[in-house]
Amino acid sequence: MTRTVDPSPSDAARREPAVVVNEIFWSIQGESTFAGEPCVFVRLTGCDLRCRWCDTQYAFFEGERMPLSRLLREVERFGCGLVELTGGEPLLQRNSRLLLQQLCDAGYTVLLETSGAHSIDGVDPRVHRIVDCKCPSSGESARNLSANLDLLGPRDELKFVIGTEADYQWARKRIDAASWAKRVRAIHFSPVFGELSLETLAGWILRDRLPVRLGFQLHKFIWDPNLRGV
Ligand SMILES: C[S@@+](CC[C@H](N)C(=O)[O-])C[C@H]1O[C@@H](n2cnc3c(N)ncnc32)[C@H](O)[C@@H]1O
Ligand SMILES: Nc1nc2[nH]cc(C(=O)O)c2c(=O)[nH]1
Ligand code: SF4
Ligand SMILES: [Mg+2]
Repeated sequence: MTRTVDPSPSDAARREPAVVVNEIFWSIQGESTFAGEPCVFVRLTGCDLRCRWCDTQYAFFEGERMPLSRLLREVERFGCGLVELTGGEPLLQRNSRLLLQQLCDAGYTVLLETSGAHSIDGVDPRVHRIVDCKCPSSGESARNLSANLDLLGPRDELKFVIGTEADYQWARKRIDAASWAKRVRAIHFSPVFGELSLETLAGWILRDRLPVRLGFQLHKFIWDPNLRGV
């Protein structure tokens, strides 16, 4: 006689696709063209880059495994139509693409914030992909995947976080070289918080008549910039 064994609930839960989550919180979107809008943030654990100025180093290791079904329920509790998947580096996790797809299927406007070091290919086309092109002073510019830039489209945003004038000139060359301004929803030049002033970066952008947006981290002007979960 063949015996079948029903998996216990915990076995079933273990087999369910899951991600490792650092935090889920509800805040005002502080970056991108969606800045100012209420937004649910899902921050995944782990990153393979070490940007010198990273403000989210607490997400490198701390986190809890969460099945996607539970994560979707947690997001739903906020009753908000805008969700951002960030990290850490969300694309490092095997199930992040599935999560993005499920969030889109559930009807959310979905943003993905990614370092640009991992292919954005295969991300659900309904997602707004915000790709951060790492400038030299981050210490991680060797990790930029140039193939990603060719995949950007009209719902996507390209971002340069600028710490020095050399970074600015480097980023400027990159946007001069390609006609990205016409291809993407926005190109952001944002200062490294606390290192370069908005006024200085604004002055350079105006001086050179660059067709970019001055970006900044709105949440750090609303709340204490060292707080987590805002
Ligand atoms: C913490 S990262 C997580 C997503 C992904 N790893 C990335 O780098 O895009 C989210 C965004 O915060 C930006 N960021 C982190 N630290 C910053 C700082 N000190 N000043 C300005 N932007 C910062 C990053 O450049 C990135 O665009
Ligand atoms: N309020 C708020 N807006 C954000 N936009 C992108 C963020 C991120 O860390 O990826 C972020 C964040 O950490 N907080
Ligand atoms: S890629 Fe993003 S999370 Fe990783 S170190 Fe850089 S800013 Fe931080
Ligand atoms: Mg942040």
